[in-house]
Amino acid sequence: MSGRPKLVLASGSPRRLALLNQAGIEPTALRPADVDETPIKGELPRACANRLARAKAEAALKALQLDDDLRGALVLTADTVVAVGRRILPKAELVDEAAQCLRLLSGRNHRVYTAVCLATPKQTFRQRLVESRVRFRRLTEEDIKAYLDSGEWRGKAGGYAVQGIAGSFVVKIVGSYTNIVGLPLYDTVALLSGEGFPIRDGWLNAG
Ligand SMILES: Cc1cn([C@H]2C[C@H](O)[C@@H](COP(=O)(O)OP(=O)(O)OP(=O)(O)O)O2)c(=O)[nH]c1=O
Repeated sequence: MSGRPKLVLASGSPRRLALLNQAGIEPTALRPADVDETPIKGELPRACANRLARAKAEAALKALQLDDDLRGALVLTADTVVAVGRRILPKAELVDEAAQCLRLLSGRNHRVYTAVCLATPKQTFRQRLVESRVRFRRLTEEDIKAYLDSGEWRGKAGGYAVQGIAGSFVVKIVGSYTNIVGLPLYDTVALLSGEGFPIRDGWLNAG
């Protein structure tokens, strides 16, 4: 990989790695960033996503200063927030949180914001925020119970995974699908290309 800039994906999300790989991008290393992801009281969803993606990038860059092999690497982070209006839904860790999310999302529109941040060793930060709109069908109590039993909701923003069983809840998506899964690929590839990261032919003039 001589000449190609090193890239650290500062994420513990296997979905984000899989999406990067789908675009032919193999990070040099994975270094999940350890930040407090609690939204600030009254914070708007897009501000929360932007703030957390940046915080993850700053934490990852700081950690890399101690790593001789990766000190000069680009750092890529992302943060996904699911919201109904101004209300930010939690990243479900408890079954009751997931149940509350699903009942709130049932039969209505919601938005998914993913902020992507690309940081350089010179401490420059380039960021994009992408919004997707999603509409769920009405969920019966049976739907909700079955989904809670699946455990798929664990660790997911809004308590669901569109790439999994919850794909059957979706009646409409406006905007990027990969953005909902956790990484808006078009914008991520554009950010990387802007920093001179080599991109496989055809990926940049995708619509
Ligand atoms: C809405 C939605 C979210 N998600 C996932 C994407 C993210 O992994 C997670 C949102 O939480 P994030 O805090 O954005 O990401 P993370 O904690 O999983 O990983 P890291 O912070 O280390 O990068 O929810 C799905 O997998 N499918 C979906 O449909």
